Amino acid sequence: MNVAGVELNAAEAAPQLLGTVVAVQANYYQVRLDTAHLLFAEPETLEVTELLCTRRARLKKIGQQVMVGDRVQIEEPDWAGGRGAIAQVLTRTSELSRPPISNVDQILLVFALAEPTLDPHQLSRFLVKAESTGIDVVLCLNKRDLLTPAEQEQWCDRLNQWGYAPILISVYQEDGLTELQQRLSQKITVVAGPSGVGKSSLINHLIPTLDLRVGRVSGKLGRGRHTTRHVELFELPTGGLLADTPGFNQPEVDSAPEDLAYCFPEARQRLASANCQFSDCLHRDEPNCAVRGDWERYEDYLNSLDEAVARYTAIARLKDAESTTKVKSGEEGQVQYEPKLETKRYRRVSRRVQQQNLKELYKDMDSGLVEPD
Ligand SMILES: Nc1nc2c(ncn2[C@@H]2O[C@H](COP(=O)(O)OP(=O)(O)OP(=O)(O)O)[C@@H](O)[C@H]2O)c(=O)[nH]1
Ligand SMILES: [Zn+2]
Repeated sequence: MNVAGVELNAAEAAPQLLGTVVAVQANYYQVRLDTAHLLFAEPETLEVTELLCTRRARLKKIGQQVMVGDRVQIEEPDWAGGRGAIAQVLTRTSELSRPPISNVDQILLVFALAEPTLDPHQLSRFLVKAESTGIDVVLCLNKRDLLTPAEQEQWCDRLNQWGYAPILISVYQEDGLTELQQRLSQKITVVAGPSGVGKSSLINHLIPTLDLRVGRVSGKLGRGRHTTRHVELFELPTGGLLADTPGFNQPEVDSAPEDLAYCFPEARQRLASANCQFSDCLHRDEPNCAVRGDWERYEDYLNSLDEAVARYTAIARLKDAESTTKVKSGEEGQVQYEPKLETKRYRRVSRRVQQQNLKELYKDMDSGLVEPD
């Protein structure tokens, strides 16, 4: 987001104090300072790496939110007290909503080669979800100690066909971690992946001072770090920042149907070298489609497309229903609506899938995840 009407004061003689927001709590922002602040050369600044900051009233007035990952300019540092005030938020290069982090450079998707068994469909779903953010995806496969070299190679070949060059590691054997560390260096990375693949073990290894709990079985209530909404960036000893991801662990397709193909590198490649006959081709059974073809995940694409279409049809209906007052409250406060004909373009989705998606949508709306706009 741009900060309208606020210019960087580049002409001022004093060097600017810049940093990155690593945590937000109530109205306080923990800001990790760029090492450039050492140029201030005041002896008392040398020890200070972070400042606890408030947000300037001016920013509040213009509605400028501050989120984890934001690059900010700080004014009036109180070095002794470790305090400061955020005067400006620099333009964001990216913005994730769940988890809410800006300026993310890449998503590190962690899966295990075994224990739990690597399920290609689950992996595909996570990849599609990660790709749908538009942010670079780095795929890392842990527990290589459990597979023979031949089995490992098979997975690599298969995933190369998908358009990925996975980094194979074993946290146990400290294998492949140097390459991974290099990929994380100087970047903001969000870690995602299903339960039990070794994310905590990996993060503990990368940041030994952190001490996340390993192998903790989530209880019935699912309490633990994955249910908390707290988002924090941790500094890697090799430079760069890392965030674990509550809320990224049950991926649901939420791309628009027409964007979905771009979440598959195989389809992207095909679209880069040829065009479909119809510019709004959904790559199902349209004539002269450049994407449809003999690639392994094409079926996964079609399944995700059905879901995306169902979801978007449901949303369109809700909007229609609202605008034509077809929504009325049921006896126990449930929302009811009269089904309308599906839009022609998306007519292929089965009613069962649609109802399912609608239920989920209502659930999301109930929990405030979707704004009924
Ligand atoms: N064989 C093998 N096991 C590993 C490796 N890394 C982690 N594990 C084990 O895998 C299990 C799960 O590890 P965690 O680090 O808790 O996995 P997680 O992804 O953080 O799981 P959640 O906390 O449920 O999200 C533990 O029993 C680890 O000891 C590895 O490289 N090889
Ligand atoms: Zn097509």
